Amino acid sequence: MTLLIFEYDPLTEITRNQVAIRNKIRRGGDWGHFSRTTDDALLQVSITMYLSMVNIYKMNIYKQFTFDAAHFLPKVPEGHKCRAMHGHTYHITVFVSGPVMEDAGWVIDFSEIKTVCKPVVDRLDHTLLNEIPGLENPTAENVARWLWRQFKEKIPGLQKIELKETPTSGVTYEGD
Ligand SMILES: Nc1nc2c(c(=O)[nH]1)N=C([C@H](O)[C@H](O)COP(=O)(O)OP(=O)(O)OP(=O)(O)O)CN2
Repeated sequence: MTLLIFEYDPLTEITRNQVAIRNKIRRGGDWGHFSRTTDDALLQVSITMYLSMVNIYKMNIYKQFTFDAAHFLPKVPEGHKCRAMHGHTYHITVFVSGPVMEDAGWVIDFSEIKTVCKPVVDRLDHTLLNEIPGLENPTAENVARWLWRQFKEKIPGLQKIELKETPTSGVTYEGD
């Protein structure tokens, strides 16, 4: 039952219905092609009640990691500052999305995320990233994709990775 519900994605559907209903109310009159609005509203109410009864609202949780590494960008033009080797303290945020399991009261144990991610992050810590297979051109984008590929199979519900190279520069990635 739960699986069916998430294939249908009722939360998205509810939002869509709410927007349609709100737009309709704003416009006033002419219900025209919103002849199904009453059905939609009833559907919305019943899905909301069902979800609150079985407590399976989706939530997004996250776990953060940091590592320090050196890198240089071999493909930038001569004279670009990032052609020279330099270092960053990288900040990674791993987002996981899913229903809150009724018994446990959580989406997934934070420590399960850590069990998967920490060894991968440790492989990068205090290295020259360019020497890691797959990271020969370690832009933030390529590091984020590399991390995604390490985590994807092992973290059900992996939703997004954020990787910050500096306090002002970073990337978010939601998979291929
Ligand atoms: N799209 C990308 N652009 C740049 C990358 C990257 O990975 N992807 N990387 C760099 C450099 O590694 C650089 O160290 C970080 O860039 P930048 O934001 O310019 O760093 P600053 O410390 O100079 O930032 P300020 O906060 O603006 O001082 C370059 N570009």
